[in-house]
Amino acid sequence: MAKAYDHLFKLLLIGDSGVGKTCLIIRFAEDNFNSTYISTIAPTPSVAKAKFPSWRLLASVSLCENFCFRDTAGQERFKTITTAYYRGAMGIILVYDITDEKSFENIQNWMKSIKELAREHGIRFFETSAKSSMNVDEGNNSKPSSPDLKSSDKKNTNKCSLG
Ligand SMILES: Nc1nc2c(ncn2[C@@H]2O[C@H](COP(=O)(O)OP(=O)(O)OP(=O)(O)O)[C@@H](O)[C@H]2O)c(=O)[nH]1
Repeated sequence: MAKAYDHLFKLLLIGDSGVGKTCLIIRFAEDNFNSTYISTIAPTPSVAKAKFPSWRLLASVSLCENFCFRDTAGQERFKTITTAYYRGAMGIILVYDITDEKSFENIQNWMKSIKELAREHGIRFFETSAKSSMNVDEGNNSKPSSPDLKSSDKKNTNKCSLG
């Protein structure tokens, strides 16, 4: 059977529980937002496919016809299963979601640490909001760096990654 696409980009969302992974996917794929929190209880096996030729977060996007998302559960007890999904993820970026909420303590220090982490690992960093759509469709054509998933995984940083 003929493939329905020429290029397939596999994107994996990883991050602590409640940081906004599911909402970011839903905003991106369906342009929708729901404030009800239903924790993902296992790495979601279903794959959301969609055509987003205008999405420019990854390199070669003009050639890209399909993005394939896999949501994961952020709860610690699912960590072993989730890490099995790292294989096959293509590149990584660092995302700080829920930026419309300004009430976090020490937000400036957080930002500094996150930016340092991104610099340290040579990965791109975006501040997003699934609620307001901020930066969800933004980005540029620069090529993302290869992921260093093992070392980034050792750090317990409170953010959502799109890898
Ligand atoms: N204000 C605001 N709330 C958000 C945003 N993104 C997500 N939330 C809220 O944060 C909560 C958690 O979002 P989820 O997307 O379910 O978090 P998750 O990372 O998938 O969590 P797990 O499934 O437990 O791993 C929900 O109540 C969302 O409505 C955002 O950009 N702004």
